[in-house]
Amino acid sequence: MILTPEGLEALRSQLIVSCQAYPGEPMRDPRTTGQVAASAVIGGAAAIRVQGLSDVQFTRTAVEVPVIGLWKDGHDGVFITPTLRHALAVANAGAHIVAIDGTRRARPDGLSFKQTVEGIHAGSHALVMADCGSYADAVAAVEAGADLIGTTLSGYTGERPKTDGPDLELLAEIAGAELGKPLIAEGRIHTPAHARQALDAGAFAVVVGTAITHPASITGWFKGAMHG
Ligand SMILES: CC(=O)N[C@H](C=O)[C@@H](O)[C@H](O)[C@H](O)COP(=O)(O)O
Repeated sequence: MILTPEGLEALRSQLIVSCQAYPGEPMRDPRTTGQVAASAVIGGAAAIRVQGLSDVQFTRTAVEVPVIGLWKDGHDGVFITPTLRHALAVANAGAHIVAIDGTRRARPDGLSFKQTVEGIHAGSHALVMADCGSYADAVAAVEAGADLIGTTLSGYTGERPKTDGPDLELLAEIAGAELGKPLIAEGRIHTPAHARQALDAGAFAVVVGTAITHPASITGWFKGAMHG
């Protein structure tokens, strides 16, 4: 199945679940990721977001919904699918949508964001989701040809405060500008009420990760509430 920009319409107002385990964690196993993803789909997820080439491959066989793939390399600066090489590998692993760093920062391979998007479009059938950290990122990403805009990096690049829940102010600002591409709310959406608020702020769809698929964090939230 090739996902076209028109095909994205199926994701309108829908929930997308991000299934990620971090290096060294017990659930960091592509088979586990696929199982968690399939469970999320049973619960109503309309698409899945996963990290790493093996996780993309396994998840493609585990679910029939669109898969957003990324490749995290490092954890500072530009690390979400940082180069065209990473992006094409994610597309070749089977991702319908490749999520890449969508900030205005310099990329490790020296390509501009626009060149990266063009390279992905030329070298694969994948759509490109720009993981942005600010309004200026979103405007630049749309101008450069991104197919979807995410607020993934809000609070992580220094341009926006790290809000407790989702950055609703940024969502409303981007939505209000009517940039013409689907706006995906992502980052610190921790409750069903947050997801609803993100839609109300103008998001096209909502990605939830930690609050659904990261048991260690969720356990810590409960423990924190019980013991201050
Ligand atoms: C900043 C960064 O590295 N974000 C990553 C991007 O893929 C993931 O670690 C997040 O879990 C994902 O964005 C979903 O967000 P949340 O887990 O807050 O619902």
